[in-house]
Amino acid sequence: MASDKKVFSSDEVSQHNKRDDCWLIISGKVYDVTHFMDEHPGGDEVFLSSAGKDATFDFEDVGHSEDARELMKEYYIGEIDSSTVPATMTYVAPVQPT
Ligand code: HEM
Repeated sequence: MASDKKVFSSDEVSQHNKRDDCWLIISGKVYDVTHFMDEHPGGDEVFLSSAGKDATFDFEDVGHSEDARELMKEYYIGEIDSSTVPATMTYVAPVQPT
């Protein structure tokens, strides 16, 4: 159902952070990896520690193969609404006293 794209808020994704209900965000896309947990060559722990969160950095850091990138399409469930992602990583320089 490619035309029927779902958009999830960051809050909604963060609720799916359990072994039997595990979603991840990778490059703005949401994946339900609940049923891939036991098969992931990188183990289930990495999924659980990134569950409900943005795992883009960790996913890229591992240098996943083309096969892995093909495989992840099976677990794609929708897009993340970027306006709901907290900008916690944005560094804001402190205002200097004049
Ligand atoms: C839907 C998302 C994902 C899929 C389909 C996936 C799939 C795979 C596959 C097929 C491999 C075997 C090596 C390769 O082909 O590159 C692999 C390895 C690995 N993955 Fe993932 N992965 C996903 C997400 C993640 C995330 C989010 C993390 C980290 C938080 C992670 C950590 C690892 C690690 C550490 C390995 C290396 C295992 C080793 O070589 O000992 N993966 N993954």
